[in-house]
Amino acid sequence: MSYEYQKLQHRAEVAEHEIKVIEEKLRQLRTEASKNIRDVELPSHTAVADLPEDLAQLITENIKLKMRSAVLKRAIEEEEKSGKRPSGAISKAEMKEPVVGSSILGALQKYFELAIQRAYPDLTDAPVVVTVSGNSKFGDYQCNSAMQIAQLLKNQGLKSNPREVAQKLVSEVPEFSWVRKLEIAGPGFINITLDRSIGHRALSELLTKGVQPPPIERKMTIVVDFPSANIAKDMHVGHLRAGIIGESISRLLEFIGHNVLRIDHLGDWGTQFGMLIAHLQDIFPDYQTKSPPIGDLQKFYKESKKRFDEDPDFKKRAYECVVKLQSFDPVYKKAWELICDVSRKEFQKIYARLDITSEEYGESFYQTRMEAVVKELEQKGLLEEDEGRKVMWGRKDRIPFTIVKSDGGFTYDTSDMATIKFRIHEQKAEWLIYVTDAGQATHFEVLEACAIKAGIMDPEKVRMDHMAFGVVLGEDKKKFKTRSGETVKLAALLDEGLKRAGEKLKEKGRDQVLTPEELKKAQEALAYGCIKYADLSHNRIHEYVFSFDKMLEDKGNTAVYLLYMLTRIRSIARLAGHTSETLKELAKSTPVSLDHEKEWNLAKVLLRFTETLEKITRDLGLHHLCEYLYELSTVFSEFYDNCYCVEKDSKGEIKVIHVGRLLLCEATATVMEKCFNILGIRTVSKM
Ligand SMILES: NC(=[NH2+])NCCC[C@H](N)C(=O)O
Repeated sequence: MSYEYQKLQHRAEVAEHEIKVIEEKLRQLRTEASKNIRDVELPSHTAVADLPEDLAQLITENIKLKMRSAVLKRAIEEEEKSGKRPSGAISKAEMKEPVVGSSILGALQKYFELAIQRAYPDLTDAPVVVTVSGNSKFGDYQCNSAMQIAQLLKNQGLKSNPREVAQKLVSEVPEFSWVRKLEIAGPGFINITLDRSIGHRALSELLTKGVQPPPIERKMTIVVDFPSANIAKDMHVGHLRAGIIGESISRLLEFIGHNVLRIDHLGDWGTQFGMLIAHLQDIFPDYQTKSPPIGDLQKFYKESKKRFDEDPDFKKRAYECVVKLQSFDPVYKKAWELICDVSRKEFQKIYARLDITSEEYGESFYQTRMEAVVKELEQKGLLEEDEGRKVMWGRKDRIPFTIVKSDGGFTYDTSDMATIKFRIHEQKAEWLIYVTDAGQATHFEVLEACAIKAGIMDPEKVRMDHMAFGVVLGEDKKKFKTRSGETVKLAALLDEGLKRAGEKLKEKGRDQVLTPEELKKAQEALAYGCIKYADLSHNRIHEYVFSFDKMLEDKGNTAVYLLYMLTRIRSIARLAGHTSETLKELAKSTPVSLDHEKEWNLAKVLLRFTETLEKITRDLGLHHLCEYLYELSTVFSEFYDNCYCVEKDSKGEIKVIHVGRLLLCEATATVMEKCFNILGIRTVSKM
């Protein structure tokens, strides 16, 4: 389907998700409010008008989106029929197996879509429901469309039953060699059993060529905005989350072949710099020649804020400093740079420890562009006077953007308007991703609406996502703070992680087997890996509890467990005298072993890697990758418990090496490594 269609579908999915979240919240609120009074479950016939405004709007929006996507789908089909566009229907020659890297699920969906089109050409909105089978008794995949199609036919007054529909679909699915059989079961499920040869081919390619990304329609320029901390203010755990999430989504999009611009929208501009510069001039008068020893910028900030609030003369001077700075007076610019450098160095240290990279395009970068965009909005008649401010309404149901303050200054809103214009028109971005806490959701909704209204952004050509995340809580379920109630210093937090990871490795006796250098590597991988994994493995929109105890557990879905698993898998080949290189060579001539049920189960999960990536590009949920990684290691364990890779005699001497199985181990390790790499987590060969 076309890009537009996918986009609409994506937005409908997001809206649907939001509806669910709001409904859940509503339910919670209601149960709290009506404890023991009565059941206030929303009756199914509730009219949209009876619902709270937010929810009603989302539902309406979603209905509209779905309608638009249906219209679009029909239009595309219409065009195809009239021959104006190459037919979306796949020709026999195209019925080849999905290339390595492309998803099996995607291919099956395509084929069943075609079968439905052929069997029921008049049904335009028939759902194509193909899923992975939960139980291998029911094949490898399943198509469950028949039930819904039968219902649709019934609605149209046509007689039919699901089994009949299933029969018809099966007869219309073109034959393809990599599906061994299609079986109808129960009320009308179609169980799909793959031919294992697809596993042989795909895995041997994986072993010889490495993990391949899913094919993309076209390479896009994508801006990912993160971690975007603020000068002279504490970098808090929210920025840590932004950094972790932004880094990971950037890696994923780079891997699948897009041109990703990682951008740090550093908060380095604004009126607060006036007071900081004025204070600097007083405290370190010779700052122009000697580097001022501002040790603690927080303290410095507080001091200058106090003076700003209490001393009118100082306040006046601070304002003058802002004016000078914004007109790029070199003396003031130098002072500003010195101040920025103090924060920047601190931030950089944290990013370096966590392998987070993004290029600085601070708010200051947009000063002249802000002036220009204000003029543009003014000329287009989009600014409204409001008590001396100039505001712009993006959406009637949200607060407006403040584009010019009453003192003539610009705001966060102004800077984002200039920024979005720069990104779309100069950087040629087709997809904008903003990684910040969910508290800024309104800001980005209004930004999108304003950009569309101003003709800066065409929503048909540019996709915009606010990749929002929930707050970090302490183990007491309250906002994450130190015992004395202050913001947690990130450097101290990372140090604590290192210490705890070190203890964990000692507890496991690793200090006895690893060299000091190996131990240090393992400690860092573990410490930073567990912090990242705990963050990424939760649905980002939810709040999550920061707990070193939990993240360092060696069972369950944790980085510790998974990193150990990877080193264990690697050690299997090592003990058999093999390396990645020798196995790669062997993969050219030896097939992966897939006869045992557990071998095949493992292979199927390996083949689903691409599906997972595709899913993430739709909803930006990196937790899918963590779930996948965990599932992979679970099926690996089952395989390993049931299938010998290396057999030894009673003296412990190697008797048989099952190379086909070692290849499966190698494929698993390769895919796991790729997952870790995308998650931004370092792996180690020994741990
Ligand atoms: N283009 C943007 N608004 N990016 C996000 C900036 C985040 C902001 N500096 C903050 O700390 O909350």
